[in-house]
Amino acid sequence: MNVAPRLTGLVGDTALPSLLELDHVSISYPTPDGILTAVEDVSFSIAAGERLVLLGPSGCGKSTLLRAVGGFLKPSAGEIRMNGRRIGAPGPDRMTVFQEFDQLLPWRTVLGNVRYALERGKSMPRRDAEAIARRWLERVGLKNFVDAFPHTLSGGMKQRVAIARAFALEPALLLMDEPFAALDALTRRQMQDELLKLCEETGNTALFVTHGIDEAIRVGTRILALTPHPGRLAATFDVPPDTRARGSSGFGELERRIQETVFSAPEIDHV
Ligand SMILES: Nc1ncnc2c1ncn2[C@@H]1O[C@H](COP(=O)(O)OP(=O)(O)OP(=O)(O)O)[C@@H](O)[C@H]1O
Repeated sequence: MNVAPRLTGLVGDTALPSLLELDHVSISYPTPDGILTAVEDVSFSIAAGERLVLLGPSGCGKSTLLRAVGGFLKPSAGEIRMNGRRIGAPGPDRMTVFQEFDQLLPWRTVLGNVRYALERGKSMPRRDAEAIARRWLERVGLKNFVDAFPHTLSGGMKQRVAIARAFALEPALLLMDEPFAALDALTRRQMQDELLKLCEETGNTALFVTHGIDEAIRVGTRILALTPHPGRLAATFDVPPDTRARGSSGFGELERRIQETVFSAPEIDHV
């Protein structure tokens, strides 16, 4: 367990240059009762090819951090950098998959949703965008549903479209905000395995938010545990690849250490 934050991503024993760096980031919201500090003094980095998981109890600021990395929120202190440059706004180098099933455009077909993202995000001609969209939809098992509209799909299928859309844009960083939380356990497990396979095949870098320890170990190469209210870094854990290969029955020791950290983290009052 490493308690100190690191500004150089480490994969195994090899120091790699960081793709994303959070440098003493705090994020606050104005509320009718005053300023609410959601995240306080968080520093970490992600190296290319890593899948970093932010793990912590509900309300600890995981989504807030993800939104700030997405460029939708500005830190009240500290800095977020991609490839050494400060993040100021959303960009096609960061694509987010959200938990909500309504993240697709309801008036466009499955194919239209992915194609449109490529046309807009990458200024791609329609024919090229359509070819890439079809390829990704086939890859996530939706070849026979390209002409369907989102409201006719199951929750899992909608998330597959959102995942296909995100991967199709080839962002430098994939942001995943509990994308499987609203799915039944069986579908969630299947989708975790599919996501893992896609990430490993493409070498994509991902920042994944969850409050499930089992999910964190399954999808992540490294886990950052946050304290409750306001979110601060409690500890980081490397997930050895053989842990995943053993399946959830083999998560024992790591799961126990994470559980101890997450549940023994002190409750800190809002500032
Ligand atoms: N727009 C907002 N305005 C005011 N407070 C907010 C806003 N969004 C989030 N918060 C507060 O910031 C804190 C962190 O919220 P956030 O959604 O980031 O937590 P989380 O760890 O992602 O929770 P969950 O796992 O339940 O999604 C919470 O106390 C929440 O009430």
